[in-house]
Amino acid sequence: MSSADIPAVLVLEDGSVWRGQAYGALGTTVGEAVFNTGMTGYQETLTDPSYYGQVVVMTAPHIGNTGVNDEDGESRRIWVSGYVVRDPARRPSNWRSRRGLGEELAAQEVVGISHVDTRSITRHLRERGAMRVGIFSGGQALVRPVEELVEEVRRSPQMAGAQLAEEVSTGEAYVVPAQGEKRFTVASIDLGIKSMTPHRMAQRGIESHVLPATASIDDVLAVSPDGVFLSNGPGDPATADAQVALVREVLARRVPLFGICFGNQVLGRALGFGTYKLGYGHRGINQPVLDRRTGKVEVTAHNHGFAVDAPLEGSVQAPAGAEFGLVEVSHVCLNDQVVEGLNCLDLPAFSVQYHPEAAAGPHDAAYLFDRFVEVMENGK
Ligand SMILES: NC(=O)CC[C@H](N)C(=O)O
Repeated sequence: MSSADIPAVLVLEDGSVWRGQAYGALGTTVGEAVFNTGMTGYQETLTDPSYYGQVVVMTAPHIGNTGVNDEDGESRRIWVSGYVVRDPARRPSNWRSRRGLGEELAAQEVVGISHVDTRSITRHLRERGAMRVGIFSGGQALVRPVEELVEEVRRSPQMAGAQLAEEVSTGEAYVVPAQGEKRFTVASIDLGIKSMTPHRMAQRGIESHVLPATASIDDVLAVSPDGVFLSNGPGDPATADAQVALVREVLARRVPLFGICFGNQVLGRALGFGTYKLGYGHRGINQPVLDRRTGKVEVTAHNHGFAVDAPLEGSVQAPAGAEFGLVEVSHVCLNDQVVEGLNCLDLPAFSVQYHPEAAAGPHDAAYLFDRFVEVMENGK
């Protein structure tokens, strides 16, 4: 059955309402409403585990044009809690397309809504901040009073304080082999890892041992790593106490460490900085970031709602203690001066808040994987 022409309603926790058509699965879903401004890359977005617990509003009006293929998934399933689009493709067209996006959402039981003005929802969230949302489709969109739907949204969990990395992480360790000659072994902590990341490492001769989010320092040392990688992931970094403790153990042993996104926040916390929730976050594939060490501007892919609270100017003593040495903010977002990278001056550790793996997104930041290789080479 096609969900077109079946009514659906989107309700924000502040009581605002958008009426549209059901898209994907029919039913009810709640989550944190966030907007993504990318015009492409919807398949990578949907399958990025960092979006777990979030209802993603695609700002750009035409979504689904190139269908869904068998290559671009960043994990084995869709993780978003709900999906909001304006004008879904009626007929996908691409040589790799295997099925339509609406069909895929329905098959994976993801409730969505279409034919709502996603640019006006984006402006609303930009002005008022990310907030909880519900999508209600089918007959209930017509008969249930809006006040009741708003109440249901207000009873749903908040993103602040949500501990989600363990829920999306692999249960079992697995290995992604190096392509060509193996040069390094890396323990990759899966906090919600995207498959492109071990792939980018594999291209550089790195064999990745992907370990569950609950890995202990003994699990990490058991693979005799040349380096440790901390992945992206969903939820509030303030809840990641176990991973913060693990990172301190890694730093104490001076094992080279590289973190992305949630990994940047975990490294920041391990060094003693706080994290905080941004008003509406950064999600898209064209965010300008300044590399303060080189003065170069990169256009980068982002997906974060939290950030590290560290001083922008100069290098500072890590608040966690003298043993962590000096730290500098290496990268800054030019739109809002949010911290986008950390660099330890006395330890072989660095991280970025954005996505050098570029899935989807521009490849400007690929040099960070080369920097990880260099740091491991120096450590050998
Ligand atoms: N992509 C990520 O790793 C996101 C990290 C964290 N959940 C945030 O929203 O900031």
